[in-house]
Amino acid sequence: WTVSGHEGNLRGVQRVVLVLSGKGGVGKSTITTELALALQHAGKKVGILDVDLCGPSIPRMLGVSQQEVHQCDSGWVPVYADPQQRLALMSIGFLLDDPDEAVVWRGPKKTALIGQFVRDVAWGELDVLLVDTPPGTSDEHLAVLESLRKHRVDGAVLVTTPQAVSTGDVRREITFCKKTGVKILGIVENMSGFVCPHCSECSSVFSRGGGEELAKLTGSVFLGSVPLDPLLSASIEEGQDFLKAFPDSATYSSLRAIAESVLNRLQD
Ligand SMILES: Nc1ncnc2c1ncn2[C@@H]1O[C@H](COP(=O)(O)OP(=O)(O)OP(=O)(O)O)[C@@H](O)[C@H]1O
Ligand code: SF4
Repeated sequence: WTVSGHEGNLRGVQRVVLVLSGKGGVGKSTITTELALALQHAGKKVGILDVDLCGPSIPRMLGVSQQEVHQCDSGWVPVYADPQQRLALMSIGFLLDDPDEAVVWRGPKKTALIGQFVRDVAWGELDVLLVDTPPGTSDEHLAVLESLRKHRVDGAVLVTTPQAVSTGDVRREITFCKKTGVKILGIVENMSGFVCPHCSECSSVFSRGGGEELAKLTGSVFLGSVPLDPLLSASIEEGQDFLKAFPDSATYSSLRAIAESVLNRLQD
């Protein structure tokens, strides 16, 4: 694309938070989406920058995948997921003609594109900008960091599942943050137990508590756990706001508590 945004596009953004995961499929994009909604429900103005080149799923999760992005003098105008314009989204998925296109790009092309993309969005005023990164720690992460650093990166939220904790993927993520000087806001354990769709009871399918243990071991903060909840996956599939639809669920309470902890950590 041809837009060249202004370096000042992030000036009105109070806090920038990266969402990282050691490997794919642990629910990083789901947690990013729900965290953004929970922050919005808590009265914050939130943005999501979806730089997951090979699987930009957030437009679908927020039910806005059919929307088109427009340009203004200072860059791309984000898409708003709500009529009050308190949840803004910019996804690399909006700019790719073919979603499979990016898979075959070489590293330097991806890096250049991400750098430009990060600078090119006219966010306006935001309390928090969440950046959904690809899984792992790649050149793309360094490109994101480099482009954001001119502004500031306030921290990272690490998403893991109980099984992934034992594979060492999260530890690599922790090392990445330490090496690049990004503050770890904390660890979220996703798919921690299964909520029965019939009786709402939460049972442990895999071992639980690994995220908390890992947080202790690495001196990180444990932000909370989110169960595997069929109502959450259905909401995500349909692009519905889970928090609005199920305010009495245990998953709702977990997500709101995690958002609260993230806000507290951002004030530390
Ligand atoms: N807590 C949860 N309860 C129910 N379903 C979930 C939960 N977390 C994630 N899922 C489902 O798991 C699938 C994978 O989630 P998601 O796309 O968020 O993973 P990801 O880590 O972002 O993957 P990738 O980085 O590879 O794109 C989705 O279908 C999502 O709906
Ligand atoms: S979790 Fe147990 S009690 Fe609940 S519906 Fe399933 S089998 Fe029945």
